[in-house]
Amino acid sequence: MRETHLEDGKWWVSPYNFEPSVRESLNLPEKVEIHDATLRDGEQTPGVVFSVDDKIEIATKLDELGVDRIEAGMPAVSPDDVTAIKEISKLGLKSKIFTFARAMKTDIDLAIECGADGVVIEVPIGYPKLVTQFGWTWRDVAEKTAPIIKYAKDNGLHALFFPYDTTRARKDDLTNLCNYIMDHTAPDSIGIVDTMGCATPEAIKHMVRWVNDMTGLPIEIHTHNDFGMGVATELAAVTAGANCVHSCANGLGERTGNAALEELMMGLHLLYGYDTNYKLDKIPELAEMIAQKSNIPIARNKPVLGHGNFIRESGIGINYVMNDPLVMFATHPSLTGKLGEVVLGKKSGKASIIYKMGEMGLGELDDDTIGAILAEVKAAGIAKRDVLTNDEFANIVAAMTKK
Ligand SMILES: CC(=O)SCCNC(=O)CCNC(=O)[C@H](O)C(C)(C)COP(=O)(O)OP(=O)(O)OC[C@H]1O[C@@H](n2cnc3c(N)ncnc32)[C@H](O)[C@@H]1OP(=O)(O)O
Ligand SMILES: O=C(O)CCC(=O)C(=O)O
Repeated sequence: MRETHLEDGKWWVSPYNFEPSVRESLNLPEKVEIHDATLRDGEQTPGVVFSVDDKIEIATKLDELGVDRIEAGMPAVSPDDVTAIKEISKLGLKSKIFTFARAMKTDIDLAIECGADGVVIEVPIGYPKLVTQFGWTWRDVAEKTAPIIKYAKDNGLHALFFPYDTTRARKDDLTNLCNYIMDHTAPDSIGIVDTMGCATPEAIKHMVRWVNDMTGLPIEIHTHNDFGMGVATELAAVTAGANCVHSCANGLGERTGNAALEELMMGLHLLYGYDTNYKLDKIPELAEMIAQKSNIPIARNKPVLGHGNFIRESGIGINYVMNDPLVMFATHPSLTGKLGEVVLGKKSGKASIIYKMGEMGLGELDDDTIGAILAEVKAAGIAKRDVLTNDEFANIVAAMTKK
C-alpha cells in the first residue's frame, strides 16, 4: 500500500486521503480484486450486442489492463455466448473466467462446458422481486440454491453466491438465507448486489460488515449507478473490508450503468493507495473499443475517459495546463493517455492570448495589443457560444496587428 498522495509528476490527489486518522478509520483489505462484467451486465445495456469476435477482443484487452476476473457472459442467453465463453476460456488469459448462472443445474453444466473457472449463481432476495416478480420466500431461494452451490463446487468451480437486489432485502430474509446457505454448503464468496443502485455508501458499509459477520465469507460488491454513486458505494464497500469489486468498462450496464471499471481502477490505485498492476495507460484503448462496439459514445466530461477532461478555456492559471499540469489537474493527462489543451473563448485572459500566440508561433506583442485581441476573442466566443478554432484566432491577430 502506498501512503502518499502524490507521485512523480503523475498525480497529486488530496493528502487528507492518507491522513493517519482517516486511514485508521478504514478496514481496507490487503488486496482487492476486480471482477469485470462488461461482457454480461454491460451487454445487458438495451441494444448492445457484442459478437463472438468482439467478446474475444474485449476479454483480451481487459486481461491486458489487469482485471482479475472476466465475467464472460451468461451461456443460457444464446449459443453465441457459449461459443464466445469457450473461446475466451481457451485463450489462456491471466484473468479468471466466470459465467453468470441461475440457480439451475443446467446453467452450471453450461459453465463447466464453457471451461469457466467460476460461476456467479444469481438468485433474487430483494423483497419487491422475491414477492412480486417470483412469488418465492427466502426458503424457496435457499432450497433451490444450496444444492446448486454444492454442485458448482463439486465440479471445481469458484461459486460466487449472488443474492441480487440485496440492498432491498428484508433483514429476516437475508439473515435466514445466509444462515441456511452456510449451514448447508458454503459458497466461496458472496455478493452484495445493489441492483437498483439505491443504497448509500453508509448503508453499503453496514451491509458488508453485517454479511461478513453472518457468513465469514469474502465479500464482493456489485452496484449500479442510478443515483450517480455506483463507484462511490463500491469503494465504500472496500473501506469496510470487501475483497472484490464488480465493474463494467465505460460504465455500461442496465439503465444508468454499473460501476465503471476505469473509475474503480483510478480510485483504488490513486485515492486509496493500492499498489496495483493496472495498465492505466491502456484505458483509452479499451474505452474506444467499447464505445465503438457498443455504439455508445463517450460523454466528453466522463470521468477518466472524456476527451474534454484536460481542456481549459478559463484564463486563470492557463500557463500551467501544459507546463505544470498537476497545478491544474489531479492527474497528469498522459497517465490516462490524454493531452492537455488550451482553448480560447469568452473565459480567456491575457495569459491565454500570450500562451496561444507562443503555441502557434505568432510572436510577441505589447500589452495594449494583447488586451485588444483579448476583447475580440471574448466577443467572438460569446457570439459563437463556443471556443475559437486556431484559424479564427489567427484571423483576429492578423486583423488587430494590420498596419
Ligand atoms: C436482476 C435480473 O434481471 S437477473 C438476470 C438478467 N439477465 C437476463 O435476463 C439475461 C438475458 N435473458 C435471456 O436471454 C432470457 O431471459 C433467459 C435465457 C435467461 C431465460 O429465458 P426463458 O427461457 O424465457 O426463461 P424464463 O424467464 O421463462 O425462466 C425459466 C425458469 O427460470 C426460473 N428462474 C429465473 N431466475 C432464476 C434464478 N435466478 N434461479 C433459479 N431459477 C430461476 C424461472 O422461475 C423459470 O422457472 P419455471 O420454468 O419453473 O417457471
Ligand atoms: O442486473 C441484472 O439484470 C442481473 C443481476 C445483476 O447483475 C444485478 O442485480 O445487478
